[in-house]
Amino acid sequence: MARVTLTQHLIEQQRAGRITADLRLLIEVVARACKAIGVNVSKGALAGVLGEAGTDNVQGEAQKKLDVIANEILLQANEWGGHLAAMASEEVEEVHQIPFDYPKGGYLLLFDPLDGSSNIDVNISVGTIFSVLSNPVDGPGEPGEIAFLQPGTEQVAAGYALYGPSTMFVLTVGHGVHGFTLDREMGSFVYTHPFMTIPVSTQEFAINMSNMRHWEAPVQRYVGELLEGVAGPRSKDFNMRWVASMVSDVHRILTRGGVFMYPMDAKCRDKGGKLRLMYEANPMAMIVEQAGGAATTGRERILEVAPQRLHQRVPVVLGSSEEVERVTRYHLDPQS
Ligand SMILES: O=P(O)(O)OC[C@H]1O[C@](O)(COP(=O)(O)O)[C@@H](O)[C@@H]1O
Ligand SMILES: [Mg+2]
Ligand SMILES: [Mg+2]
Repeated sequence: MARVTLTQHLIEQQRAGRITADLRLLIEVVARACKAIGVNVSKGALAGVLGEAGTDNVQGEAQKKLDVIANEILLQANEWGGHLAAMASEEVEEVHQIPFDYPKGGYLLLFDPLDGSSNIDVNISVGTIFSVLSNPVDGPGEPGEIAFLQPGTEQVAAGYALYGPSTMFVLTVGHGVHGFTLDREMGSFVYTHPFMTIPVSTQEFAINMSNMRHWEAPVQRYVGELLEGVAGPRSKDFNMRWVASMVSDVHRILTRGGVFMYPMDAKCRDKGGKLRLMYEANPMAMIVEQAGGAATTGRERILEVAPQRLHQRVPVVLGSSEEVERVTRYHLDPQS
C-alpha cells in the first residue's frame, strides 16, 4: 500500500478547504524543526546535549541544555517561514517578534519546545507541544502579548512531537487527530495513526501521587475511590502510570485511554496551577477533545478559559470523558 506522508496529508487538508496554504506551510516548518530536535535528543551524551544549561527560564526553572537547543531550533526555523506574525515560547518571557526585514504572515505560534525536561538526562521520552492562533492585529503593527490572549477555542491547529522509541508527530486542525511516525531512513513523517480516538471509559489514571497531601478535597476523594479498586464504590481496579512528561502521558491516553491530572494543589496554588495554559493545556485540550475525550480545569472547560497572561498556569484534568466528567462533578457538586 502506498505510504502517505505528512506533506501529502496536509495538501489533502488544504484541498478540502480545512487549512490555508500558509497554515500548511507553517505546520511543515514546525514538523521539520521537530525532526531536528529529535535528532539532538537521540544523540544524547554523544552530542554533549545532556545536563543543565546553567540558566533559568521565565518561570524561574533551571533550563536544560536541550530546552535551550529546542527553543533555538523552533525560533530560527519559523522566523523566515513567512507564515507567522510572532511567536511565544515557554523559554522566552516576551513575545518573540519576527525580525522586521523578514516576511510576516497571519498566524501566531506558541510552543513548549521541550516538554518533560526532567526526563532528558535519564533517557526517557520527551516531546514538543505547539498551538497556532490567527493574528488578530490588522496591518503592519507588531502583535504584543494581548494578541495571544485568545481562548483555546480559537486555536486553528495544535499538535505535539513525541521523541520516544519512535519519533511521532500528532496533529489536529479541527478535523480529528492524526498521527505520523518518522521514517528515519526516508526522513519523512508517515501517516500511521488516522483518527486517533480516546475510549470513553478507562481503568488507568495518571497523577503525581507524591502531591497527594497537597490536593483539594475533590481530587482526594476521586483518587481515593480509584485506589479502593474492586471493593470500593467504582467496583473495578485501576492501574496507574506517570511518565512526568505530559506529551508521553497524553500520547498513552490517545492510544489506549486513561485520565491525566495535574490538579490545583497547595504547592502550586499561588501560581494558579502547574501546567501552562497557552502552550501545554490548550493544545492538549484541543487534541483530546478532537479525539473524543474531555479536558477541564476541574471546574471549567480548558478551551473556554479566558487567558490573562502569556505564561498563565491552570489545573488540568483530561482524557476519557467518563472520568473527566466525574472529577469535574466532584469539584462543582461535592455532595454528588
Ligand atoms: O515533576 P512533576 O511535578 O511530576 O511534573 C511533571 C509535569 O511537568 C512537566 O514536565 C512540565 O513541562 P516542562 O518540562 O516543559 O517544564 C509536564 O510535562 C509534566 O506533566
Ligand atoms: Mg512542558
Ligand atoms: Mg518545556
